[in-house]
Amino acid sequence: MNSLSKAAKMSISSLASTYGIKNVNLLRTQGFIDGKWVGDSTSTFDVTNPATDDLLLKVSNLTVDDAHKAIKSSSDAFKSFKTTTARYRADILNKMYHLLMDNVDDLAIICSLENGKPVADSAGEVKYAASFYQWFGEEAQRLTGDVIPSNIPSNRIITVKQPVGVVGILTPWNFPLAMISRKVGAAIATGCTAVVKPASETPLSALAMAYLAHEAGLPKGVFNILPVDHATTKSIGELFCEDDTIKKVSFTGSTGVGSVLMTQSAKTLKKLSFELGGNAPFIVFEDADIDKAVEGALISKLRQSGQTCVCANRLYIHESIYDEFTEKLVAKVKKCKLGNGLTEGTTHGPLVHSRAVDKVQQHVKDCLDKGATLLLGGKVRTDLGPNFHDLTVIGDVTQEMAVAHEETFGPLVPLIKFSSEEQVLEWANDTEFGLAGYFFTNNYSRIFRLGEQIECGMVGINTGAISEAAVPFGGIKHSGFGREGSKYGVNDYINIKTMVIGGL
Ligand SMILES: NC(=O)c1ccc[n+]([C@@H]2O[C@H](COP(=O)([O-])OP(=O)(O)OC[C@H]3O[C@@H](n4cnc5c(N)ncnc54)[C@H](O)[C@@H]3O)[C@@H](O)[C@H]2O)c1
Ligand SMILES: O=CCCC(=O)O
Repeated sequence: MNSLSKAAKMSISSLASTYGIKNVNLLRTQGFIDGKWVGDSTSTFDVTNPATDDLLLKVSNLTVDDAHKAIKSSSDAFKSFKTTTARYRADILNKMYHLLMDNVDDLAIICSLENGKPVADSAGEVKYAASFYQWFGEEAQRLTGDVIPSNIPSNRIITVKQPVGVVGILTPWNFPLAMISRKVGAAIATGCTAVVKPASETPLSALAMAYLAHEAGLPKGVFNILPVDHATTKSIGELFCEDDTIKKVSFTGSTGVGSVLMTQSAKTLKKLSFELGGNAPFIVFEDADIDKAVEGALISKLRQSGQTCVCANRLYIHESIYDEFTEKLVAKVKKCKLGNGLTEGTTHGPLVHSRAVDKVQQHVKDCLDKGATLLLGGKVRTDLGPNFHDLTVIGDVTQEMAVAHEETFGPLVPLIKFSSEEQVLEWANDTEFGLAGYFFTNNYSRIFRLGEQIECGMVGINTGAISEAAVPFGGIKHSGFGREGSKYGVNDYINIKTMVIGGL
């Protein structure tokens, strides 16, 4: 085990005292392999605060060689972990739930520092992350098989659910705690072991969680964390897909990277689950409760400044209520406060990096060049920091503009008028993506009609907030496959084995 240099220890204690992080053990700058903190200060990468671009900590940049060690450790651990009882795994998951809840404030500060989101949102994320450990602790005890009647009188058919083995997990920066716990919770529940590569922007939250997993008594090798820089990321992705010891890869991120990972997995015929990009339609019908729809739009479109895979991307408003909805929405957005996530009163933080700001600007420009009307915002806000963009509302957007077809992943609210259910359904489904969709109506036949016809994995009806541990989370079309959370979330981590007993 490499111990920390004096300089690294000093940077940790200075960060903790600057931001009031009480449990300094949560701040880690090394990777976690085989139950040990590994990596030294000779090869590191910078973790910065997107609100300021200030350096937070230098984190060890692990190597492909380290990844091989993590896979070996995970494979060794699997031999005994797969034989543990559901009760044992449930107890550990329950301890992880309580440890996350006991450390909400510190984890929220760490998350806001590296991700930029307002600290209240980060605290919400910590609780959301913890809820997956709680949920999967409960699911662990319900992995029951079947006894199936055979058509051969002397035979009996029995199925058992067995863990798939070592799992490779690749997670994004927008939910640095919850995306890991939604996957790792299911892995632990089923008796799998995991090697996790967190996003290079947000390794600190992941490392804090590894520390808590260790505290919860998770055996060595069950949960390994590999922090790596952007340049090394591709090789780790390749290794996860091409190494036969890894039996499953779970990825949350862009559709482009998902497609690369799928190609790389062809030779090993890897079990995959992908949660990818979206282009969620948000429809408000003439019979909707407009105030509730405005509230829903604010949550769904601007949660985490628009950087959520289930964020509404294009808002379709019935022509008869368009003016009222627009006026109320603009008034609500004006009350939001853009700023540093750690400043009191901030409701919306920066974007993750300058490329994300550029993407919002491209969509704003495309809308305005093609004749849309700027109703609020529209500008890059360098006065607030390097990665800020105004919360922006644009009216008179049409289906011909880029934002109707590409995910912005930022704080742009484009408003498109429609006149009939048939027309808006066609527009809503005119996309290769199918993660989330939303609509507001008080017509009960429409709820079922549209709920069934809209092409996406998850539909919010009269609500803009759909996420919780009980929800089967995932998409269709180019938004990926597999379901996370819910009673289905364990399915991708198990193999069903059939035993046919004859001669009875
Ligand atoms: N579904 C989601 O929750 C989610 C989250 C973040 C981003 N996204 C999508 O991604 C777009 C932009 O975000 P981004 O550029 O950070 O996404 P991205 O796909 O480039 O990155 C997401 C994660 O994948 C990793 N990654 C990147 N290239 C990889 C490779 N070759 N092999 C293995 N892992 C790799 C990154 O390190 C990161 O951890 C958004 O428009 C959105 O569609 C989706
Ligand atoms: O951005 C991806 C996941 C967001 C959520 O779980 O609500």
